[in-house]
Formats: sequence, C-alpha cells, structure tokens
Amino acid sequence: MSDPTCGDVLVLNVGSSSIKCAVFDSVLHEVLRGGIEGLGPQATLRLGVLRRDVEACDHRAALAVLLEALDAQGVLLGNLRVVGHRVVHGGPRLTQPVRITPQVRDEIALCTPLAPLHNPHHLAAMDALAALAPDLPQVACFDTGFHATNPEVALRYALPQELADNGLRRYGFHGLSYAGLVERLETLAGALPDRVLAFHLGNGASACAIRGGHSVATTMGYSPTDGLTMGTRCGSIDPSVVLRLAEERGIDGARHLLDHGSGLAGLSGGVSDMRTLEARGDPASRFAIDHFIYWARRHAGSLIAAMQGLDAIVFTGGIGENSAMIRAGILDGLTWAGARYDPAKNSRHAPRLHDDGTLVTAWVLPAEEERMIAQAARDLVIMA
Ligand SMILES: Nc1ncnc2c1ncn2[C@@H]1O[C@H](COP(=O)(O)OP(=O)(O)O)[C@@H](O)[C@H]1O
Ligand SMILES: CC(=O)OP(=O)(O)O
Ligand SMILES: [Mg+2]
Repeated sequence: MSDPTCGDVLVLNVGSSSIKCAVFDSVLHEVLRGGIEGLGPQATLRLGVLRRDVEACDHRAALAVLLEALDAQGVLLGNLRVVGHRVVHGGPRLTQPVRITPQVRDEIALCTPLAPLHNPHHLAAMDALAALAPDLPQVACFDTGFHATNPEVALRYALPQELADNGLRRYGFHGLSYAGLVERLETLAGALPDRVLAFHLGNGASACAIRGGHSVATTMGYSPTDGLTMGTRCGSIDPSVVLRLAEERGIDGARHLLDHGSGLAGLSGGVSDMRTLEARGDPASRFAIDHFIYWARRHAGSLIAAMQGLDAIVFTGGIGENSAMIRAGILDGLTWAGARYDPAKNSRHAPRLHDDGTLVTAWVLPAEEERMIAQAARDLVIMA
C-alpha cells in the first residue's frame, strides 16, 4: 500500500467510454494514475501496476469500483484536499475552472442536453463524492475554455443574432487536452511552432487549429457530436438529415441514433472501439476506418486554411497515441501540406515522428487533461 498521506489532489476525467483518474501531491507530482475502460460486464481496471477485469456496466458502477480500488491503494478521501473534475459542457458562462457549489452544479445540469454523453456522468461523480465526503472541496474544469480565443466568425453559425445570444453558437471541446498539448509541445520542440494542427482522437474525436498557442478553429461545435467521425457519434452532418430523423423517430430517437448509434459503430455494424476494428479487418470495419481517416483529412484541410498554413501536426487521445495505422493514414493524406514522417518512428509511437530538417514537424503526445485539472484545482483550493 502506498503512503496514505501522499495524495492531495484527485482528478476524475469521466469520458464517454471510460473513467480516468490521477492522484497528485500538492506540488503536482503524479502519485498514481489509472482508470476503467470498456465499460460493460468485462471492463478493465488499471491503477498503478494493478490490472484486473471488473464488472462496471455503467459510469456509476465504474466510479464505485474505482473509488474502492483507490482506497485499497491508500488514496483515502478523508486525506485528500481537493477533487478536480473534467466537465465537458458548462455553456456560455462556465468556461474557467470553478469551485463546485450547488449553483454551479445546477448550471452544469442545465447543460446536459448539450452534452448528453458526458454531463450526466460528471454530475453523478460529483454527487457521489459529495455524499461520501461532504467537506471535500470539488472543482470543475471545462473542455470549452481553450476555444474562447476563436474569432467570432468561427464561433457563430449563420443564424440570426438572437439565437447566438441564446447560446446557439459553437463552443468546441477537448480544450484541456489541447491546452496541455501546447505546454508539452513547447517544452519538447524548444519553441512552440506557430501553426499547429492538433488531433485529439479518442472515443470522442476532434481537431483544432492552434496559432501562437491559441485555438483559432476547431471541429466540434455547439455539442461534441459535430466534426470528425467518432466512436458512436456521427460528426458533421447535413441538418436536414437530423430533421428527417427527428420526424421519423422523434427527438429522443434521433438524438440517440446520432450520439450512440452512428460513427464507427454505425458504419461497422456495432463496433465503436478502434483497436477492435483494426483487429477485425472485415470490409465493414475497414470502411469505418477509411471513413474516420478520410474525414480527419477533410477537416484538416479546413483547419489549415483557418491558420493560413501549417508548421506542426500533433496526435493525442487513445487512438492518436496508440494507432500507428490511423496516424499514417491521416499524415499520408496531408503530404500536400508538407506533412512528413518516419514510418519506423510512427510504429514506435515516438513523441517525434519526423526527421531533422523537416519543415512541418509531427508529434505524438499524451493527453494530459488530468495534469491541467490538477493544476487548476490546486491553484483554486490549496494555493488560495
Ligand atoms: N493500441 C490501440 N490501437 C488502436 N486504438 C486504440 C489503441 N488503444 C486505445 N485505442 C482506442 O482509443 C479509443 C479510446 O480513446 P480514449 O481517449 O481513451 O477515449 P475517451 O474518449 O473515452 O476518453 C478507443 O477507440 C480505443 O480502441
Ligand atoms: C468532448 C468529448 O468528446 O469527450 P470524450 O472524448 O472524453 O468523449
Ligand atoms: Mg477522453
């Protein structure tokens, strides 16, 4: 058992298909990392060196298993000083890290229709912790904040002003991951490349144009359903298709199809997991992978135009960090923009995929959402 006093900050990153967690001390050294992925009757729990199959059919069950495992490894809720949560959607007002009060919780709940795959699970985690440790401060960090620097022309839909005033605009997501990636890239590259095309490819997937360290455009919009082909989400789609689906299946039926039954799962006949699709190799799985790559390239072209060029490409997220095939597929479609990589480095998932002297550099970096959240939670509660 590890030292029970060493963990000060617990971070929970409740994603659409997984729960990740990390424990930091008050100077932000990572003490423990883990999570549960593949939620279902045979989910996988990883925590430090521990790895075991567990039953975790939904996010609530997964959280209970995770908290028990943390406790067994000496991370006691009573000894923590703060818990930080990733929150996907906080609407127009909640963009900066904030201490969770009943009012903040209610505001996050109001945003549930905008992120139905995420916000209910964030709330369940906050409520579970509040019940177990009512005096433990909790902080919410939002996926949208990083995109506040997008120009108005990128943020607005071509809709009347009063609709934008009512929150019908683009927000963009995976912002904590992109902010972490900018910090890491600057350190690794020595200086931050000016025009960075970043791909966060996980179960949810997006891409972002980052200029001078700031987001200028991104593929997700009003909700995390827009943009690239995803695990179970359709990505960009003609709104008339949505209207027709709503007519035929009702609003809830349409939403369910677009968020849960589309993307890789819809194209392949039920498989949303990229690793499984790569292993299967049947025509439907292959087509789903081709679709994912093709639309990542198409959106990349749009983002490169938004930045007026390209200096670096970065991959992160479960697929971005682990799938050499997907990275190669995307990069092979961007040679016109100067993208080059060394296949051997790509196979090794090396942080640096390019050779010296390459004009457009290419990188694989870990998604560091947890580190960003820990930093904000520490600053808001421990350093305050
Ligand atoms: N070795 C691998 N090869 C291909 N895909 C992988 C690999 N490891 C993980 N993935 C994929 O990463 C995705 C999950 O990414 P992750 O970022 O953990 O998801 P979430 O959006 O839930 O946070 C799944 O599609 C999974 O199959
Ligand atoms: C915003 C989003 O899609 O998050 P995730 O990738 O964790 O599903
Ligand atoms: Mg994620």
